[in-house]
Amino acid sequence: MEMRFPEVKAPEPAELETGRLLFAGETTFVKGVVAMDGLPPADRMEICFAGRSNVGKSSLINALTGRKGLARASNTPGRTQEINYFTAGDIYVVDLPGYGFANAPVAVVEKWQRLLKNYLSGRPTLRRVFVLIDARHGAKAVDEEIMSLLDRSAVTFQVIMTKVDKLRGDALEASLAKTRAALAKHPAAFPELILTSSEKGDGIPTLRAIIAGIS
Ligand SMILES: Nc1nc2c(ncn2[C@@H]2O[C@H](COP(=O)(O)OP(=O)(O)OP(=O)(O)O)[C@@H](O)[C@H]2O)c(=O)[nH]1
Ligand SMILES: [Mg+2]
Repeated sequence: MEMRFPEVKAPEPAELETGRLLFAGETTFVKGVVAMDGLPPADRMEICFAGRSNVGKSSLINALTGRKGLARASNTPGRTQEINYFTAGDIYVVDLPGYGFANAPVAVVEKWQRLLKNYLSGRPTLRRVFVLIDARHGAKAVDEEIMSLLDRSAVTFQVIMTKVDKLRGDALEASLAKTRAALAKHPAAFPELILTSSEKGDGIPTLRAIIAGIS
């Protein structure tokens, strides 16, 4: 993937190694948070994964850490209903509930969507939000809404295309072009897309290196 779509500069061997080391150590689950006052102390850098329900946030954390069952992934949209904190080395890696749709009562969904927005706009140690977009579907209105929230909050974000294994050649290029065009409107966005497949492992070493390079 990195070879065919060189918009993210291929990490140097030393950067790949730093990324590998960050996730090679013990990654542990810290806690699931259901309200802003339950967040752990903001005492270290953190990054998070946001995106529509079912886009592959939890699967990506499992791929990064090489531990299949660490973050609960599932075919049922709305699987992750709390802000889940993990440690990797000296940083927090945060798995978020999805937005968009879910198999849960409206009141419950509204509660966690509010929490999600408060978290995304008000966490001082949040250094970068990775917004995941399904390569097959491109950016939807709800993604635009979240990206605009991040613009307003001046929180830097970078888009990760997920499930690239499900698309090929032309279809993938078309989806990428559409997503790049959508990103151009967002001042808080990194212009470069990161292409990943948690299933096949594409882009995972690159993403580890990118995360390790944030400081
Ligand atoms: N083919 C393919 N399937 C994937 C990939 N990543 C995730 N999936 C599948 O997509 C489904 C949803 O994955 P999750 O990781 O649970 O998605 P999520 O974004 O955490 O979902 P919520 O917690 O409900 O918001 C699961 O069935 C995964 O197996 C990928 O790279 N390729
Ligand atoms: Mg999840």
